[in-house]
This record gives sequence, C-alpha cells and structure tokens, in this order.
Amino acid sequence: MLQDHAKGAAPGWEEPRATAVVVLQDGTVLEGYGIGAVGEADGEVCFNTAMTGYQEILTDPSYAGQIITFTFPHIGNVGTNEEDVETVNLAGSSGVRGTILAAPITDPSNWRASRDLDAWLKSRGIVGLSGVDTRALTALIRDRGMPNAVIAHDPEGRFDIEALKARAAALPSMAGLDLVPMVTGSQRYDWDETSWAIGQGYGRRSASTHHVVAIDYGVKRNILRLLTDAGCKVTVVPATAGLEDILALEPDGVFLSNGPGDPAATGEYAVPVIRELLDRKVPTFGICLGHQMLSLAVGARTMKMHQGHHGANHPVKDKTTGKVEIVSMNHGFAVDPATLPGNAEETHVSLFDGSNCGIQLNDRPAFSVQYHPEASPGPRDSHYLFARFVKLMDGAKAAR
Ligand SMILES: NC(=O)CC[C@H](N)C(=O)O
Repeated sequence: MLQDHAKGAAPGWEEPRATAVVVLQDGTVLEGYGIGAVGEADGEVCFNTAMTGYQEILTDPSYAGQIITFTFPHIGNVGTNEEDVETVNLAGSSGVRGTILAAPITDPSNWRASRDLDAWLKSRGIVGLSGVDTRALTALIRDRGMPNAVIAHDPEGRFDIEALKARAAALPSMAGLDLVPMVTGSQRYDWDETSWAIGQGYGRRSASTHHVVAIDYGVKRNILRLLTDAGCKVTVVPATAGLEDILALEPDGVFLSNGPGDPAATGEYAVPVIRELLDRKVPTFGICLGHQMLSLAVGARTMKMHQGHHGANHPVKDKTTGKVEIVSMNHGFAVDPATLPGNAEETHVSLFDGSNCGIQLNDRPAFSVQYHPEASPGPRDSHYLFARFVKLMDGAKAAR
C-alpha cells in the first residue's frame, strides 16, 4: 500500500522500505513511513475531514483512546506553534494516540511555526505514519464503522505482523469505556484567559457578571476562553467533584465539558451529580460529552455511531430559530432522540444525517449541544450559544 509516486523514476530505483504499519482489527495491514514517536500505539481509528486546524484536533482531549486519519492530504504544512494547543491539563501530551496521513510532512511554511509537525508529534508521544492511502481507509471506515487498530513505528522496519494482528483484534470496543479519568484535571483552578481576538485587542470582553463552575471531563481551552469572553468568572473543577464541592462555590451556572469515551460509562459519578444540579435548578450548559451526559441525566439514552462525526464543516439546524450553522464536530456517540423525555426538547439537528445535535429542558434552565461551538478548529457560527448561556443565568438570577 505504499504510494507509488516515485515508481519507475530512475533505473535501479527501489521502493523505500515501510518504517511504520497500521494493522486493523480485521487483519488489514497498511504500510507507510513512520512519523512522530517511535513505538506502538493502539486505539479506535476515526477520520476527520477538517482541512485546517490539525494541531487543535491533535490536542483535543476528546480524542483520548483514538487514532485520527485526516482526509485532507497535506497535514503539517504550516508546522506547529505554542498557542494552538487545546489541552489544559495534559502538559506535553495529548489525548490522541496516533495519526495516519497521506502525504509526507513538508517543511513548515508559516510565520507562527516554531517546530515541524514530525518533531512536535514526537515530543507529545504521538505515533504516526504518512504515505497511506487515506481515501481507501476512509472508505473502509464508512463501510464497516470505526475499527480498532495498532500503529507500529520502527525506523528499521521490523514488524511482527501476526502479533500486531492479534493485538488489534483483542482491543476492547470504545463502547463501555470511561476515558475521562485519563484527561480530567486533578485540581480546582480559576481560569482568566480570554480568546485570541480579545487578547489582540480586536474583540470586547463582556462585563463580569456570573460565576460559572466548569466540570472538566477533558475540557478544551477555547471553551474556557469563550466563557471568559462572555463575562463569566470561571472556576474549573475535576470530573470527580461532588455535589457539595460544586455548590460550595455558589455557582450562577454549571458548564459540562466535552470529553472522551462512552458517555454511558460515566453514569456512576458524573450523571448523578448533574441530576442533582438540575433538581436544584442550577443553570446548566453542556458541550459534546456534556450534552450526552445531560441527556443521560434526564433519562435519555446514548448510542454508538457507525462512523461518527469528525470535521469542521457539518451543517446543523437550530430548530428554535430556523437558522443553519456550519459547525465543528467530534463525536462517536449520539443521543437517541426517540428516548428524550417529555420535558426535553430537541433544539438542534444534523443536516447530514438527522442525528440529534442539541436539547433544552422545558422545566429547568438547561441546554446542551452535541457539536463544538467554541470551534478551534472550525467556523465561529455557533459562538451565540455562549451568549445564550449568559442569558439563561440572567433569567435565573432575576427569578430568584
Ligand atoms: N467531543 C466530545 O466530547 C466527544 C464525546 C464522546 N466521547 C463521543 O465520542 O461521542
């Protein structure tokens, strides 16, 4: 499967030896050239269709336990920098385990670049390879669903393919896995960083009005920045924070973050706390995993998707306004809208496949979306949801 761009180029030309392989759970072997960390990594392979923002994607903690293949062939051409990192807690590492690329990584061409992608992947322990026919791999995922796989990278090109096949076949399904403990923070902390635009003097930070406690199931940095831009004083607490810990902070609202793994597997600790907060009518806003957990807390069910949604160009309709927004997505599970209780209304829907993309409760001040309104990467169409959360807290305060 090595790409044959140079084949027949000169007499005596020999195909370079594969220095990395991906072995899928069904025994499919794809060869390529190793990039990033040397060694082996395993996880569920998903494809991401974003054309830009690979650094934000590769540092989104929601990808813990996964390997990302990009459908856009030229990944790495603008290098990497210190700013476009979405992890908050994982100093020097990432959630994602590995990456699979089509074209070789070229020299970075961007004034912000401080390092090339290959060295950056290595520094974060991400194992990868290029030279793979990622169109074929994406077609395979569309046919059969997201497979488990092992990537092995050895500069000497020595692989025990049979052992890798056995290992890939034995990996557990993502369904049932709680991966939040791998990426949540261990300490409570205050957050005060605003978004890039405000930092550069282009935007305006709203006056500080509400105290938001953000529960960190693997939170992305730009969510915390946008809550801050919207005028919130933000305190981040670990995923295991109990009801009393949260109420002691006297929140005007609670934010439920994105995160990795199967939402149904967080039912033991996270969902009961959310249920209690809802019962106390604390204004609540959830994103992605937070949306799934809010839905679970009101009695709905979540299900594993066939190929999931991972990209920066997904059309979603806000049924409350009739407007269509183009959004950033990263999820492999979804809320089954047929299981939503009578007090929960579907507010957003995917125009790609009709899947549920948002809910609001009619009897309590709470709403959530399945996609990533903070973007990073992706369009900014959905930033309005942060203002909607502030309005919800305004209303709750006025009613007190
Ligand atoms: N971005 C997220 O929060 C992902 C949520 C969940 N892990 C899923 O894959 O559906």
